[in-house]
Amino acid sequence: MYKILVTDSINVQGLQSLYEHPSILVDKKDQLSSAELREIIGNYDALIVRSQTIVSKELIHSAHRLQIIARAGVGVDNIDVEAATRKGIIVINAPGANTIAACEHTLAMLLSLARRIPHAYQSMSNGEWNRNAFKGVELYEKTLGIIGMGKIGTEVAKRAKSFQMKILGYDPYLTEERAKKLGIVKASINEIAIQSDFITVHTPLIKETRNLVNDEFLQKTKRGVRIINCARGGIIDEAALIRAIQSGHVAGAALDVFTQEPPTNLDLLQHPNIIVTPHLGASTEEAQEKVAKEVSDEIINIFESQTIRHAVNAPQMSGETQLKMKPYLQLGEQLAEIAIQLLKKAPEKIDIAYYGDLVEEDTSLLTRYMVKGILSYHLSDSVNLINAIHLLKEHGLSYNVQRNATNKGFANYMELVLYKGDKKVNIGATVLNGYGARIVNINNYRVDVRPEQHLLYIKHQDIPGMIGQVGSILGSYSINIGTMQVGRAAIGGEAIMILTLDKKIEQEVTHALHSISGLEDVQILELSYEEELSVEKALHL
Ligand SMILES: NC(=O)c1ccc[n+]([C@@H]2O[C@H](COP(=O)([O-])OP(=O)(O)OC[C@H]3O[C@@H](n4cnc5c(N)ncnc54)[C@H](O)[C@@H]3O)[C@@H](O)[C@H]2O)c1
Ligand SMILES: O=C(O)CC[C@@H](O)C(=O)O
Repeated sequence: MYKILVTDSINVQGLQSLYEHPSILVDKKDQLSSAELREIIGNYDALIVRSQTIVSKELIHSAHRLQIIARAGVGVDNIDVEAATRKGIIVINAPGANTIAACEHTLAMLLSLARRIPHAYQSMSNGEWNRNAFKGVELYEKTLGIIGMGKIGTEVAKRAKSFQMKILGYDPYLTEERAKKLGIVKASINEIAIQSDFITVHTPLIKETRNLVNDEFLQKTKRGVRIINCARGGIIDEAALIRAIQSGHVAGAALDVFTQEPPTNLDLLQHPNIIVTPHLGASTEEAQEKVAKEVSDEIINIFESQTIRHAVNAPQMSGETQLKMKPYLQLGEQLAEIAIQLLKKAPEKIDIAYYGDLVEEDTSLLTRYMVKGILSYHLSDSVNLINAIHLLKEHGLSYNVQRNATNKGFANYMELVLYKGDKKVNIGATVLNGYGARIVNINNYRVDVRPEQHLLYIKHQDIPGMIGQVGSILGSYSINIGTMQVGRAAIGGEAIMILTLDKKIEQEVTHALHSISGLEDVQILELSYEEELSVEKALHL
């Protein structure tokens, strides 16, 4: 039975698929203090939060069986994603499910700011009838600057165009072509500051966007500009904004989000030219049901080992790419397992190279498989596909990936080279059309080995009788040989033997093999092996 803890106010309708699932138990607990949450989190396999619960490093530390942290919404800034990644916990969100809600809220703020609707309402509810005090401005033929042309920024642009506004968009990923298609002007952040009558921000809160709208930016803006933030508190420097409004340079601001929530800064909350809402961007019935449903379905998918669609800390791949990459993934991990078992020590340097058809593909997940294969030799179960890259960095290691369109004699080819001091291990593999995965190169010896769970690697002198002696010793221990491959550099020189065996062999067998004259090295190679690897499971723990 999987146990899921739901904190914050999450739409119950949207959680229905979890409630109805026979193997899932849902506990809904609102208003838990962080100490209470820390005390119980160890009992749960998944946690669903909105933006109120702070999923801190300390909480994650106590989350001994947690596999998934789900954010019923977009921004994950209330979750310590790095700590989760390090622990191998999948962090998922629901991107897109509240885009329309946040976009419509931005337009409501835009219109409210232009026509001073909240002020007029407040005045009338105080019993006044003051038709002169609330003269507004029109949107028609005004310039709207949008910083962040992602999902919400794009929807805002489409709707603002219907007011016949001129739209300037700034986003590092906005191309001329997309801007043209949307009927907007691709602009720099400076051009947005200088030319806009209204400015709205729709970026995530990250290092680059913290205080993006600051004193320096505001000084460049037109006198009378109006500013909206329905994205994240902290993108606008609140103190700089208050200064610019108090000086009369900025005519008004509409804020749904704040540096600290709930905000306490009265200069901000009570200024007549600032309108505020309590982080309501996503608060529509439709969006709340959609975000809850989206993360619920995703959790079920993950528990049932199906595709992860929205993991914040795992590579995203289309279904088509997943299907194409499926045959390579287990091979990548096995390649790494062979390499690290032959190296025996933690590598100092890791080189990965992809050749032929693989150059065309998204190999990020395959690389993760290799890194996991390398690390699991020393870190065993504590490494998974979520934390593999993170753990590698934590151990002060990195990897180089080269992509080479030449085919190395195979339509697709992957190579892993591990270095430690003056020792180097080099393994190459391919997926043969119709025949499946093959290890085809071990330390520059050409071989043709179908990777199976139990392998034996032998380095020896190329002398007569070697194969027979190895076979009879294994036979004396009742070990059946599945396949045997021999590769040699030159007749009578050094050679290697790779055997696939039907069962795990014990160290005493290798001691017996060492008695053969001319045998230089014996190494048991244990590989992870699944009859039918599921890519979906790939991203699972
Ligand atoms: N108020 C709410 O309740 C509410 C609801 C939903 C989303 N949000 C917030 O709205 C924001 C946008 O959400 P989204 O779904 O559109 O995200 P998104 O990921 O689709 O778009 C964000 C865009 O910001 C761009 N960007 C990143 N750094 C930038 C920079 N330095 N300058 C300019 N652009 C930059 C990215 O390239 C991306 O296109 C997020 O912060 C999200 O958390 C708030
Ligand atoms: O849960 C909420 O209402 C906040 C939603 C919003 O800020 C988000 O990032 O999705």
